[in-house]
Amino acid sequence: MDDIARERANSKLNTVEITNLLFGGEFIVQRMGEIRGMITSDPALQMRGYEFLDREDKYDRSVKLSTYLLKTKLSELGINHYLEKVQFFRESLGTVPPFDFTERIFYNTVNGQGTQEQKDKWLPLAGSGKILTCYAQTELGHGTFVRGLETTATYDSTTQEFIIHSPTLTSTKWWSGCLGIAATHGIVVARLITNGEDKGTHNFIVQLRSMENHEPLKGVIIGDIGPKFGFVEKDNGYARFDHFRIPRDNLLMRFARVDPDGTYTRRLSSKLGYGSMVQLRAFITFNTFEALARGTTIAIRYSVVRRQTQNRPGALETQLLDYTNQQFILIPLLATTYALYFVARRIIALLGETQAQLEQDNLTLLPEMHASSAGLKAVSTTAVSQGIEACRIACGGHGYSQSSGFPELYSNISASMTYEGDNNILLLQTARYLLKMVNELSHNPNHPLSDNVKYLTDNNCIHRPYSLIFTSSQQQLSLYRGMVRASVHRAHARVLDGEKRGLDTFDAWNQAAPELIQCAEAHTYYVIAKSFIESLEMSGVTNMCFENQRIMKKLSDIFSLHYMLQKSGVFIESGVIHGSDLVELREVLVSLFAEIRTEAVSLVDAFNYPDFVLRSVLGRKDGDVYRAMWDWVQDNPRNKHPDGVHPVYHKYVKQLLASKL
Ligand SMILES: CCCCC/C=C\C/C=C\C/C=C\C/C=C\C/C=C/C(=O)SCCNC(=O)CCNC(=O)[C@H](O)C(C)(C)COP(=O)(O)OP(=O)(O)OC[C@H]1O[C@@H](n2cnc3c(N)ncnc32)[C@H](O)[C@@H]1OP(=O)(O)O
Ligand SMILES: Cc1cc2nc3c(=O)[nH]c(=O)nc-3n(C[C@H](O)[C@H](O)[C@H](O)COP(=O)(O)OP(=O)(O)OC[C@H]3O[C@@H](n4cnc5c(N)ncnc54)[C@H](O)[C@@H]3O)c2cc1C
Repeated sequence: MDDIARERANSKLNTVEITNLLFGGEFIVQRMGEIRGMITSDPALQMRGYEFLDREDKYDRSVKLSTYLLKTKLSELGINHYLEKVQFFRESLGTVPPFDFTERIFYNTVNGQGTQEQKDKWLPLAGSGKILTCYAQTELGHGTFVRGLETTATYDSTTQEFIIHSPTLTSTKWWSGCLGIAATHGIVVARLITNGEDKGTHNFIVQLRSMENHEPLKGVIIGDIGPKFGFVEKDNGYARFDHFRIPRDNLLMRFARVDPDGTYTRRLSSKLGYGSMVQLRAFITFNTFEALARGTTIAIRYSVVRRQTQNRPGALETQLLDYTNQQFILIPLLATTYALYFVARRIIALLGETQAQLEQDNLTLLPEMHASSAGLKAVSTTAVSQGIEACRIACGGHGYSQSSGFPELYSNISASMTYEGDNNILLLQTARYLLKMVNELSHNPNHPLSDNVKYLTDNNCIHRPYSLIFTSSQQQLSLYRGMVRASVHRAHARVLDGEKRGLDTFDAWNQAAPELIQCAEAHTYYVIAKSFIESLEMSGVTNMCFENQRIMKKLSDIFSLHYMLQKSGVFIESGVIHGSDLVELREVLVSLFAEIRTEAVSLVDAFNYPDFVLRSVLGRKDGDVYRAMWDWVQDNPRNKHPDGVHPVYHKYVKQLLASKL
């Protein structure tokens, strides 16, 4: 039996049960499998040789296939459900679709910010691909500071139109995906000016290109911003507007409207205009689960196939995963993947509750939703970007080849630390919420608190437990509560200290940024650890077999304890553990890693990525990695010159070699 088969044979887990839990049940998993069958049986959708294409050829291929899917294939196969379409689209293209995410941002923005009339008009067009869309908020000069955007939308009551204009170079829209080449329409975020008054940024639907010949409309200048760190083929673009007119009812008017005479009214909060960012941040957390699931699948499968160094005479070389250093890297990442899955479910559920409240004009959950989604987006994208890079390094030299799948996976996910809000900025938003709670409590000790910040009034968690049991979930949560509570108070004290020293509000806040970011990160890790622990009690988990439940608990322990070890300084500074406890903490982790070691392959198998989706020679399900690497390099055009001689020889090298020294 080969190594990977033996790993599976030795596993006691019921992998199918875990897959069903992760993807919403047996029926959905079966349907996912059917869709995968449809993709693999279509010769037009094969990815072979893809990595050797250049940017233009990759873009051409992805647009060609997307058009084929949208116009022919999906309807032919009866794939109408949105999530099935998304799966088919992503898995068949094998790369970032040319029209998908950003189109969805347009769709969600109209859905969240538009009136019923506007939804009736625009959603069927955007949802069917009859118009191709983008979300153009960021400008050359401003991304983070949304209130500083410069594009103007000035209302002209004589024609009942808005005039969209880019008054400066820095007001040029920049970065929007799909804007560079494909989009016919976009959400353009611009300052609304009516009756001479600037009402701040609002969302407008702007047609960018002709529906007849796709030329940019007069008054719109559009282009592609060029190759990037990742998202190689994506047409992130720029746009400038020269007094470009759009109808009045292209302002999304659910929460803010302009009447024909120019009268402006706003309902509820100005922050509702930021709704699509909040929504996407929640979904990005789920996306990070998927990305790390891919990374750990590749690295863990490879780590049982790859043997390196004969450590005992006559014995086989050791499997990489038997090295404790390899376990210290990969097993916490495996635990993090599961942790992110559970917390993503929760934040998406909270999003649903917030949206349902909003239907009743109730904004109670909005501050918590904003703070939690911002923190989770920041923590999850940073953890996963760093985690995927760690997986790549754990695969040695072969991890660096495009054939491993890591370069594309890493370069794309690393962008998520920036898009939808730079991660430091988002953590500062979470910190702002936490400090606001501390201030509220100082005025009213009975101020209502959401479950996730109840630690602020919990006096039981502030000391080290007399008898410390690291594997007790309740103790883990108590240690986290004490640590986060102390971190939040430290950040608060630092801001107050600045104010006492005569600093103005900005300087007092700015000099406290390291503490603020630290407390927001700590709070978010607490939220993730808590959600993992609480999820162990939910029916999806408690219905699983004993062994699956046992291993889920171990993964939850690893997630909580590994962060505790990494940030032990903060836990010690907060007084909830002592430096002398770290020896035991490390020992507990090492023994947990040993337990997970034997189940690691099954735990990644449960993510259910077939080879054609994973696109990694190292992560192959059958473990036949060296054969796959050999086959992959045979597709390299550089190796296809019949005489084995590359044309550069005849162009340059021949002369060099012929020249006398
Ligand atoms: C079902 C379909 C799903 C489809 C999607 C599926 C999967 C998605 C997965 C992956 C996506 C993959 C690829 C996508 C690729 C790229 C897309 C990228 C798009 C973009 O990047 S769009 C541009 C995004 N830009 C930003 O995020 C900008 C960041 N800046 C900001 O958010 C804000 O300006 C700021 C930094 C938060 C500051 O705002 P400001 O107005 O200055 O506010 P403050 O003064 O700091 O605070 C005032 C007050 O307001 C509260 N606040 C702030 N923001 C919000 C908010 N969003 N919601 C609610 N409340 C908010 C803040 O808390 C303060 O409250 P106080 O009570 O304290 O006063
Ligand atoms: C792949 C990709 C796709 C994108 N897609 C889109 C899209 O479809 N539509 C769209 O509109 N935008 C898009 N963007 C833009 C993205 O949303 C912005 O780049 C992002 O919001 C960060 O803004 P910025 O670039 O202005 O960074 P900056 O704000 O210039 O940040 C630079 C650095 O300064 C720090 N900083 C900035 N302000 C502060 C502050 N107030 N306090 C403390 N530190 C600060 C940040 O932490 C960061 O480290 C995309 C970006 C990428 C990379």
